[in-house]
Amino acid sequence: MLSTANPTATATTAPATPSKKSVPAATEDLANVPEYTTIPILDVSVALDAPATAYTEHGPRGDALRALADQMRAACTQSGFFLIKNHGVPDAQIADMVAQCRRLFALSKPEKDALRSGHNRGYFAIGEENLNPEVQVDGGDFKEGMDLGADLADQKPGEMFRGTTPYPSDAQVPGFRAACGAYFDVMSKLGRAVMRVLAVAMGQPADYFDRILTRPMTQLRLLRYPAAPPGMTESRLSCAAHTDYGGITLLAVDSPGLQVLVPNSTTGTATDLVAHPTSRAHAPIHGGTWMRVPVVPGTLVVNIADMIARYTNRTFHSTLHRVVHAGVPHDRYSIPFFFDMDADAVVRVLPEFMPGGKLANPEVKELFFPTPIVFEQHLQSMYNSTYGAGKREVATS
Ligand SMILES: O=C(O)CCC(=O)C(=O)O
Ligand SMILES: [Fe+2]
Repeated sequence: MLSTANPTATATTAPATPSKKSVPAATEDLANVPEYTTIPILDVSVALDAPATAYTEHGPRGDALRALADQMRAACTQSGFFLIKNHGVPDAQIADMVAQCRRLFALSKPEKDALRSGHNRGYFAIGEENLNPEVQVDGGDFKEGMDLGADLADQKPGEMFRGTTPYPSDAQVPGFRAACGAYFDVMSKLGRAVMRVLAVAMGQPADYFDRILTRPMTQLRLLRYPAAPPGMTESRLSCAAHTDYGGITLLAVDSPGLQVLVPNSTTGTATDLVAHPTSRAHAPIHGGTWMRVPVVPGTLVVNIADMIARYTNRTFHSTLHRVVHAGVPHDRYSIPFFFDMDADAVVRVLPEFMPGGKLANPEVKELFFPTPIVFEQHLQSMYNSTYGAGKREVATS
């Protein structure tokens, strides 16, 4: 279902709802940080079916696409987090995926354990992933999950990160595999569309990413945060502070809980940050303020990840985020879709974002990433640190 709403891209902000408190009082009150009421909301309808050539065309569509790219650049330099509306994914399809999550996680422990793969696909239990191991020292994230990858028929021998996904049978979770497959397809298409806008926001041709999206490292993740978890402190959170690793994340949530470290523009210091070294390397330069992301019906949350921060030398933020699902008597479900580049993509700072470059943040004087990185190196090092070395092998089949 494509949206027929306003064909011109417009950015609005989320409706203001008063925050309960303006300052986090104590570590046990981490849930009550201010609400991020100014999170940009981008109408992406014009981009859904636009070919790369449309971004340079004269006329209303070209103008709307370029305006959308400008809004995305503003959002990426503000916090790296924004909401998208008129994104073409039907509300009913998202609701059905949440229902699939409920049924999946309601399986018995032995049934869920049978969905483990020994690599980075399949089921993982509460506490097995720790997204901030140096800070979150009282156990791993208070969530369980299931990772699903594309079923690639052309898997190359020895290729990393692409193991087969173990699925529950249709008798166990009716329609699960078909629903996930359909969701995967629709989110992949949306991911490509958003990456085109992002390329233009980065001052590049709209098809700039095409050459590193030949076998993108897409991963669909289903998450359940149990009801009434223990009191939250930074040493034990629902999902610890982290950045995402690749290109963009398209996130559907059923309820609040997500918080982002909105960068301070010119004050504060990086020492405010509570994160492990790799995340710190992408963290806001002047520190930040934790804020709750509002749940706005009909929108998806989008955030940009570490490789985009690298291309832009941290002018675009790969922002620290976390989940605090506390004091709530019901489960929380969320469905991130990680739309990442090819494993062998080489990522280096673009000339426009070198210190002093025409799109660079003028406050940034340092070249943070002097050497290029191959995306899979980064992915492997993040998996090693967040699952504990050896606990989750890379996939080769
Ligand atoms: O559950 C959420 O809202 C966010 C999850 C997340 O950040 C992640 O899985 O990377
Ligand atoms: Fe994340």
